[in-house]
Amino acid sequence: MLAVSDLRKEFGGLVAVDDVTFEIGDGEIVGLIGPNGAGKTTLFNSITGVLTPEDGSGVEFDGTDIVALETHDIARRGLVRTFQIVRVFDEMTVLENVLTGALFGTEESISREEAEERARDALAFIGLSDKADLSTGNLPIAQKKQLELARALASRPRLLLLDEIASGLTPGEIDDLTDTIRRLRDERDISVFWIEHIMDAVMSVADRVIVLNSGRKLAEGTPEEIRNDESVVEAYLGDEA
Ligand SMILES: Nc1ncnc2c1ncn2[C@@H]1O[C@H](COP(=O)(O)OP(=O)(O)OP(=O)(O)O)[C@@H](O)[C@H]1O
Repeated sequence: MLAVSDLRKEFGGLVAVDDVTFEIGDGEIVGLIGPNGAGKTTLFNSITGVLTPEDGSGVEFDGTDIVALETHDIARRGLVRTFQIVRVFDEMTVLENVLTGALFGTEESISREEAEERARDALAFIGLSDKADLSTGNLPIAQKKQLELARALASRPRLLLLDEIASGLTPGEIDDLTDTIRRLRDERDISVFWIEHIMDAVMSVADRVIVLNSGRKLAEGTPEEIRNDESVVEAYLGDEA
């Protein structure tokens, strides 16, 4: 589904992402972890058209080269992301926020009725139906994060990129979130690529985990393999030192 090859992004002299290669298959949940400054967000931004990677970088989605495409075009093809700092429209209601995903996130042009049906379906799936008419600005952070997921879902993604969606949540809220992520894959056939600092959250649900360190792919494997990988343990200890 997603094939990233030799992806490289430099900022002046700093190599933020250093020739990273990996794939994400249909129906996979893949975690992306690494110490602060490892290049995780830069990698997301380079995949989703927010940043332009260096020449020679390859990003294919469903066999199409998407390196030169704009973010909205990439999203319409089914590759949709959430942000580290939630980006919902506070002055709109919850339903109106999700409608923006339904109306502008898909390649097909759909009627207002169809968009509302998709928006309500997404709210129900995420468990926010009873908040549909509330003003978004008053929602607590956990519900704003759910709202971002609902909006992404309403745009009918095939691959969802989540950027630290568990941060700031209580353990109970994290359990609900991981459950939702699993259901997105199992019931909606959506693949997930998830940056997360809260290790237990991502490890509990990921099929595979990729570890970045100083821009390079340090390790890749099952959660079990990653937990036992000495180079990974060292990278994290180094980060704390
Ligand atoms: N726009 C930018 N201009 C210059 N340097 C940048 C820019 N964005 C990121 N960097 C640098 O690139 C490196 C990778 O940063 P990035 O934010 O991708 O890491 P990260 O793994 O997402 O970190 P964190 O876990 O703290 O969010 C860091 O050294 C950072 O300072």
